[in-house]
Amino acid sequence: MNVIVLKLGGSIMAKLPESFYKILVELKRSGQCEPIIVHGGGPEINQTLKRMQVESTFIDGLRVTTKEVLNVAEMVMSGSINKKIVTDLLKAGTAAIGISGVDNSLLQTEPIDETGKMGYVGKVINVNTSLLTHLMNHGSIPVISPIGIDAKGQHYNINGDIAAAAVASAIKGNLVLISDIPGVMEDVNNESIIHKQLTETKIEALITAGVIHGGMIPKVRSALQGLAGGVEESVIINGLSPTDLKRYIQGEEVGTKIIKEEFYHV
Ligand SMILES: Nc1ncnc2c1ncn2[C@@H]1O[C@H](COP(=O)(O)OP(=O)(O)O)[C@@H](O)[C@H]1O
Ligand SMILES: CC(=O)N[C@@H](CCC(=O)OP(=O)(O)O)C(=O)O
Repeated sequence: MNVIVLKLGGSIMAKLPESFYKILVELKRSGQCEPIIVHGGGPEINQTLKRMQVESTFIDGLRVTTKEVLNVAEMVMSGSINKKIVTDLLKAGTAAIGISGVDNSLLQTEPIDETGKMGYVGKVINVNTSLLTHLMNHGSIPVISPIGIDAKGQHYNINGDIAAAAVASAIKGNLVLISDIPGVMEDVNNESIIHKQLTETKIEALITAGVIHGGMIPKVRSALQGLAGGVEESVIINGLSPTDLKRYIQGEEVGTKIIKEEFYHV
């Protein structure tokens, strides 16, 4: 199975054209890929928190998660966003099943930070891939909300990119991070210079220089984590241009590929 784990960024969800899901379903139907979707939801969580007048802060692109913030993140992502994506996939003509990392302990989680400064932010320590394989064998696209669970039953907020990298590593699929930008840019205000390939050394230099910041930090670090975990290829592509996904699956060069140092060529 040529599994691809697609992370749909919160930034893109409301703007994704209908054709995106149609193209995805066509790629699945023709056997070109077996998709698993992991989604985010940052902007929608922000809106709900704002309505509730709850403050939230970020450290290196990760949301500091109190109990109250966790409840909102779970409600927004495992509730409305997850079911909206399932509905869009059903409308595009495929079976799809929405779950969160809590269901059947899909994403077994621990706190990401021992000091407690991040609150209920989780990192994935194990993925129950048998559930995913079962769903795919029955023709369904699994749609995963990045809320995890620990051995005591505590839930955690996991950044969607981190959850997607963990799933891709566990299932040995390719990792495709779909966002609202054409790739990693040298200047966020200028789409004309895209880094076509990035390695760990280059990524850390771009983070230090402030070129990669905010939500792009967990994205590129997750891509690296995926490679370290056995993912063959990690790529960041643009959801606003739905044919980019098809072009990528068909082997064209799109977006930013995150690769191991030994594969870097100028
Ligand atoms: N060097 C960079 N190239 C492209 N985007 C960047 C860069 N540095 C920071 N960003 C920001 O990262 C954002 C993508 O991260 P995020 O908002 O978390 O996306 P998503 O919701 O898709 O996960 C972009 O919209 C952009 O504002
Ligand atoms: C811990 C943490 O930061 N969780 C993220 C989960 C959503 C997410 O990852 O959304 P994007 O796809 O929009 O980035 C959050 O609370 O915003």
